[in-house]
Amino acid sequence: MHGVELSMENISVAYNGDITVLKDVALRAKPGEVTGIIGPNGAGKSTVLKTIFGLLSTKSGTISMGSRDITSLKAFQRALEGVSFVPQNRSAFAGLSVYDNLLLGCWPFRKDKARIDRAIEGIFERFPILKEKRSSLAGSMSGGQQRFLEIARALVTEPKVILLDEPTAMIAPKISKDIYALTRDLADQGATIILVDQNVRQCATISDRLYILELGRNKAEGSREDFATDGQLKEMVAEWMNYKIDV
Ligand SMILES: Nc1ncnc2c1ncn2[C@@H]1O[C@H](COP(=O)(O)OP(=O)(O)OP(=O)(O)O)[C@@H](O)[C@H]1O
Repeated sequence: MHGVELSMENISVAYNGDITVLKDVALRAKPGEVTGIIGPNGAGKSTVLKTIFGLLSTKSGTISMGSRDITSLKAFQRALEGVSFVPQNRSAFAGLSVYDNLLLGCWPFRKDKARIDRAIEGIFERFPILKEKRSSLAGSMSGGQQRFLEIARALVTEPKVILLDEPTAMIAPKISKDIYALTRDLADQGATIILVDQNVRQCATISDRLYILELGRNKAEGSREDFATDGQLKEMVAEWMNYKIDV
């Protein structure tokens, strides 16, 4: 996987034109790294991911992939450029087979049959359970298996930047462990991962760099080591999450 740096500068976003939820947010996510975003409920974490994917328009600011400005691209164009998004809520189509769910992920290159075959074969190699269940309805699988299908569907485009919104919410701890391992693995293979997570402990454990958002603004940022050693950063997280980060 070949990641690319994803950056946001001075990003402001408003819902319905006037309810401002992001104010001058800046973020930089590097290839080969997991960049974690944490913060209280309503801080704007999901909004950041939706904005990067092009689902919300910006009032100001710039979003770039490497040196390329993608701010004005639509979501499907960003998908073609190599951005993938796994939303927080369940998004597998329960009434479609595993194979058809994966096929939907190939929509941006739907006319390229050879690429579709190659992409889905690659997914089946990585996720044998999906190969086994290729003809089963997604809705017949467990919640954990459906989550893997959702992540797999986001991987068919061979993305450079992968946006994960609370991938382990409502998922059993054993499966959550596998999802975090997959997340780390994708970064180690070179992808740029941006992970939003309520589970501060897990997020801090697998992220190389962490951003804290509060009320739609950047509150703090630093490497995992910074958060483990800087008294002020440690306290900030411990204060509202009752958790101290150790490396
Ligand atoms: N469609 C919408 N219309 C109006 N306001 C919205 C909409 N979606 C979210 N908001 C508001 O935007 C703010 C940021 O929401 P967002 O979901 O990005 O936060 P979050 O940090 O991801 O929180 P959570 O952890 O609860 O998911 C909140 O105040 C929320 O109420």
